[in-house]
Amino acid sequence: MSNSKDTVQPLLQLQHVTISPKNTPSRLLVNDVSFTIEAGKTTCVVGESGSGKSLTALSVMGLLSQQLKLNTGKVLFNDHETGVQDISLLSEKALQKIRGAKIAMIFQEPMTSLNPVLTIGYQIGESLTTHLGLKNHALKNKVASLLEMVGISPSRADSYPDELSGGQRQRVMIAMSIACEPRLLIADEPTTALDVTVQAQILKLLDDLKTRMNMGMLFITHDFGVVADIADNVVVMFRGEIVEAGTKQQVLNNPQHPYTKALLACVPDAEGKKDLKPIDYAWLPDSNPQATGAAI
Ligand SMILES: Nc1ncnc2c1ncn2[C@@H]1O[C@H](COP(=O)(O)OP(=O)(O)OP(=O)(O)O)[C@@H](O)[C@H]1O
Repeated sequence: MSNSKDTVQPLLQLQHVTISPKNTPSRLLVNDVSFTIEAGKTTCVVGESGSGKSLTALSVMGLLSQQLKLNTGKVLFNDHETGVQDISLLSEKALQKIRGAKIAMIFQEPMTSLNPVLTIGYQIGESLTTHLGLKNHALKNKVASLLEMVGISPSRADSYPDELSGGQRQRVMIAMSIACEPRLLIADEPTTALDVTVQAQILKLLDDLKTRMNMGMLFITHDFGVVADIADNVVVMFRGEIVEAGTKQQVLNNPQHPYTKALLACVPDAEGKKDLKPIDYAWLPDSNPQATGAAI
């Protein structure tokens, strides 16, 4: 642990993170992954299905499933109060204090994360009570201001999730995630289930909040169109490894790796059409597309 100021140290540093099943440690689902996230900046982790994006994000939250293990590596989080610490070494109890309060996560499908029998106001308020001890009027006012911040009328606080549209539900999830003003927001394909117009609105909302709250954002996507919209930095993953990383400009305008070039060929054009030619895996030593289990 050190007391370095966060102006010097990045908000988050993943250093040589390796994840594998506990019963087969030699099967590296995430292999030697290192990257950093700065406060107020978005790092997009991009790659096809199964490339290890979600496992990487879950390892930051300390939420890997029981069967998996972070074998090696460090997850260095720069917290105002404690300085830089390796949060992969913390106990579950210590992690619970960080989750929601300092690092928050939003998922792809809000309906599976929201409780259908509790009002959205109650659900947004839960972490405010748990982490900040807010109650009564103070709680109600904070919930109302969070709803306003994400573009939902505070009069909807007593609505249940199934009374809202998909886009509104995702806005509720965002309100829940930013409630305690986390320093880092992890978003795992938060707009994939939404139509294009709503997707654009949600991306803009996240981007605005990131700037306003000076949050770092780890944004997982398989879509380079989304990367073009919101990334500052880009990490490209394939089969659990980083094949390319750089600023958005570097990666989008001058991709170096054949896999990045192939993914970029799948970006929709102005009319939303995609070039659906299959990815060319000729650069792989075994060059067998079946072996990747890949699907865009
Ligand atoms: N509990 C688990 N046990 C064994 N293997 C797992 C487990 N969870 C994930 N995996 C495997 O780890 C690899 C990476 O999974 P991960 O969910 O990180 O991929 P992803 O890039 O996020 O894909 P998607 O975009 O489809 O969510 C996949 O091959 C997946 O099958």
